[in-house]
Amino acid sequence: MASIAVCPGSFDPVTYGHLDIIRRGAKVFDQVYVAVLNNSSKKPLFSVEERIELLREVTRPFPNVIVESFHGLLVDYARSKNASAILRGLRAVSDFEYEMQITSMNRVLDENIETFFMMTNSQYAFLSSSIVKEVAKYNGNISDLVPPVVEEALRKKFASLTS
Ligand SMILES: O=C(O)c1ccc2[nH]nc(Br)c2c1
Repeated sequence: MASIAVCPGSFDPVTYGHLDIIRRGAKVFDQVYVAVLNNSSKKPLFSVEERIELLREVTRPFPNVIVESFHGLLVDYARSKNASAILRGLRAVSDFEYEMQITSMNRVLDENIETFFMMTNSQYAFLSSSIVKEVAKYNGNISDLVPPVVEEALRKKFASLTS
């Protein structure tokens, strides 16, 4: 039976940290659905469509990765994909409390879906979409933090917001 995982997030935008988790997850699971959250309360910098387009571009080398958006409960989306696993990255101890809360809630909602955590590569332990946006906003060097296509999209986005 195929092992299917869902890797959820806002990916606003995708970073090398996210891509590291997705790449490694795609080696473990037969199929990985990268699920872009569409019910985030925060106002995103990129639209869902823009985030999906960037994710599809950077995950092109991984044939068993599918990028989609979802709204509502993650476990409902995972069940609809016949996924038995949720895949998350853990960057540092500071991630643990939030992830434990979400995982406990998801287990209550559907005990048949397990959450698997991967320690992020240490070079990305500090990395988040928020910090990348903050650095890009002030024209800082983000070439080691995001793929070139994402760097270009950030430059264009901030140029359009300031023009
Ligand atoms: O970019 C973020 O906000 C963010 C959050 C939580 C995260 N866990 N693992 C990774 Br990679 C990661 C990235």
